[in-house]
Amino acid sequence: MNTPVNDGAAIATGVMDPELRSAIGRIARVPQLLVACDYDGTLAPIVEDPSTAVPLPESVAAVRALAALPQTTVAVVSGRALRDLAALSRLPSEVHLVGSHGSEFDIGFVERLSPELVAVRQQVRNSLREIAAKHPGIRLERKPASVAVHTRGVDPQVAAAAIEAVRNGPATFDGVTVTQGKEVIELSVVATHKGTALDQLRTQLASSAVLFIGDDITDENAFGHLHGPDLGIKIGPGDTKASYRVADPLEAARSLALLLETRRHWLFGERAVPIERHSMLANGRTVALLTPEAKVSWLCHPKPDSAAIFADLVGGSPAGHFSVAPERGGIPLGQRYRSGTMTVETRWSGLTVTDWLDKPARETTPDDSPAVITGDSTLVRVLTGSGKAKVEFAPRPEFGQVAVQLQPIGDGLLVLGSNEPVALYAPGVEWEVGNDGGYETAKAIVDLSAAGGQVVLELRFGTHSLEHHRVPIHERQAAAEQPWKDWVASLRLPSTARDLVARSALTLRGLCHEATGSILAAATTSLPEELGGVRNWDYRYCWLRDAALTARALVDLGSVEEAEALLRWVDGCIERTGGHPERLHPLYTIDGYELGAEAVIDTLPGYAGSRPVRVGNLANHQLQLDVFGPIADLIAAVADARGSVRDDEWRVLENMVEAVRRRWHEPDHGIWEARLPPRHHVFSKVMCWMTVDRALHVMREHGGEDRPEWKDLRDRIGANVLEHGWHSDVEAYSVAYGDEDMDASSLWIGLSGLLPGDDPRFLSTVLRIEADLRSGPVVYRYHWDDGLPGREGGFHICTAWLIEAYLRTGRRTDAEELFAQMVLTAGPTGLLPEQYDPLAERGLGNHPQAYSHLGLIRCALLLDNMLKQ
Ligand SMILES: O=P(O)(O)OC[C@H]1O[C@H](O[C@H]2O[C@H](CO)[C@@H](O)[C@H](O)[C@H]2O)[C@H](O)[C@@H](O)[C@@H]1O
Repeated sequence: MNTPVNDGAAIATGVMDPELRSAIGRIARVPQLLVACDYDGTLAPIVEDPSTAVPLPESVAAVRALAALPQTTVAVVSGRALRDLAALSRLPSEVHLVGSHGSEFDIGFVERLSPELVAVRQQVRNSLREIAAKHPGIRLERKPASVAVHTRGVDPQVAAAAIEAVRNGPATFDGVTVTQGKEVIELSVVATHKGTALDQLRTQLASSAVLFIGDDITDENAFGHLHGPDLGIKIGPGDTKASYRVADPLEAARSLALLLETRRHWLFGERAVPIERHSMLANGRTVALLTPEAKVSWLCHPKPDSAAIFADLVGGSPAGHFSVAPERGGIPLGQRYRSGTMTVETRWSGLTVTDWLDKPARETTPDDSPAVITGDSTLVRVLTGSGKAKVEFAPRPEFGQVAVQLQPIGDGLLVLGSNEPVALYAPGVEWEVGNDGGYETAKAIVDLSAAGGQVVLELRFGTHSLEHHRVPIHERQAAAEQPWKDWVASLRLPSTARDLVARSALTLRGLCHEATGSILAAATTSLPEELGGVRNWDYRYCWLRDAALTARALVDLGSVEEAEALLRWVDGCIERTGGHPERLHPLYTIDGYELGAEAVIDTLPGYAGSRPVRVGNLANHQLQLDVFGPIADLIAAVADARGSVRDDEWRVLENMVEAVRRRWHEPDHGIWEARLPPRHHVFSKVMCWMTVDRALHVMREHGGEDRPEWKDLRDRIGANVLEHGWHSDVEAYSVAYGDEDMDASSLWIGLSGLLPGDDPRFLSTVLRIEADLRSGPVVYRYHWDDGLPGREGGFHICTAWLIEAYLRTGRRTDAEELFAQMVLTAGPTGLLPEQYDPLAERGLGNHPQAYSHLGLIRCALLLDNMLKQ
């Protein structure tokens, strides 16, 4: 997408060409970047005596810093002999030096010249010495495979005569290649050029794109080999194949500095908003995240497990966002959910932004009049107040991997370039659309006083309709909020942390996908478990375990409809196994199908530079035998709450027991999905026991036929795990049979009811886990080597398990204290990501995470004695 340059007769200095600026911005964001620079006339200004050409300090600083960045390689490709280049440039070893116009990649080059070539080189040297002796001022520069004849500073007539003698003499020798440079002619016995050198580097380094800067005729070979996302910058005047031009080496240094700054930000993240400070919008169809400054930084379309249209959260502003802020700037006074709803208000003095995700119009129109079709979902943003607001709309469909146009039309903008139609309806707003290399952004200043105190922006998904919505906005807001309010009002909330429990319940409900019954494990992908680390996973799917635990928490609060919908969805998944429930995968797409391959979106730098950003999840192919337990437990809870069992629930329950019967004795990958060989995990075995135990409960309490073989199966599994899961050295139930490492999930030996609260083995396990894995307000999952680099934060759900274990073992004060600490880690609007780093005191991992919220709900209910322990 480079644009051709004019012949640079007049090159303005100082202000950088905006086209070049955005081209640098684009290339700064490629996964593997090769920065290649010429030396003389580029890093080092041209001087009369070649032996005194030293690089500009600004260039050295930029080149050194770029070379130190990850995923970035810097090379200097020069016509000089490699030895001279190293001596003059004094660049560190991280910078690759290539000499002799691309012939000399290393010092051993001279020894590799054949005797024939050495002979030709000698002939050339002899002949040139004679010519130089006859032409005063001519300087010869000897190189391993060539000789450069310099004419700079020489009387023009003498120079011309010397060049003629060279061209008619040694330049005609067999095997000699002639290269013309700036007041230099070079005779070489090796025919290569900078273009082929660049190709070689590109291949060796698997570069995604190359930036090349040069000034000389010889650099045109390099420019000629650039293609695709590459970028060529020519220094100074003259014909060129490069797409951009700067005036001199100092401007080249400025370009390198800009590249450095942009890439550094891209790689390490620009001022990342703490994860837990994000609020979630939801409408039962999709979810979105909002920063505390009312920037929509995450939204996937058309489903929450589809590609993102706004991925600022893991890619910075180039990955797409929708921002509203006062024109004068400033930090918001605050952000809050409207009570009992999923509507978020962000307030500044003179400006309030009210955000919610609306359902299609036909569902929200109160009467039977035909409604305007507004597609799948609408993100509604209502700006109220008296001041001026600046709005920036930068949709980037497909995680920013496709170009996007914004077409102003009628009362809004059409988003062109995405698979699905998207339109921004914004009557009265005058947009200025700018283009950054194929990616358009619309900006507007909205004067709220002039607009009567309110402006409504509607981002409509699944439609290009820009028709006016007939239902007044306040009615639509009320219609969107009422179902949430009614639902919360129907819950049995504890007095302990009542508001936070209500928010947690709403969050879990927001993670439910109404059309299918599936439940997301979290709203995001790749929020890191370690800042800057690689433990970044995609949680936008439905895990059988997480979803069942989520639905169970809602049943405990008095809402069974989510569990009923989920169990129907599970029934569908089982049906698709063709009679093999033991082959159920740990997770599925929202629609209940297998995930595609796990992949990395390497154009996204990740949250705070935490790469890779992944989509899909390899855990999909693991064997996790614990998943049947939470489902059976959920059926038992639903049956108890409702007093009956539906046919599909019996079917699911029978299948869960059958799956356990067929496979409980096998090793598996376990709850934490470590990418390691299978083990006999204590948690998995306990969950297999729990599956059959809960099935027996349902049978006993809700009129099922007697199944003595189930009782036998349960007792066999129980005896097995009680015997083999115990590790006598550590005096606790450990992570896996025969393994002495501790794991918080082993608390379930007691939490499941397999061991009573006063059993010494459970008491001892709790003490051991507390000693090994608790750190202040959090409990880590484990400290065993899971084969991945880096570390992670404490897991909120593990903290919740320890709180429950404290309660079961009679340590109520400890439970209350740890719960109080856990509550304090929530973000300002009450949301919790997966983890918490007790040292940095900040949240980590995907957000909001169902596990964390369901753990908080369960603990609050237990502390209020509203649940059986
Ligand atoms: O590819 P480069 O790194 O640009 O090297 C090309 C030639 O550069 C040197 O000569 C040029 O720079 C000298 C110092 O400023 C100047 O005096 C001369 O007129 C220029 O042609 C170097 O001496 C040559 O060996 C390189 O081939």
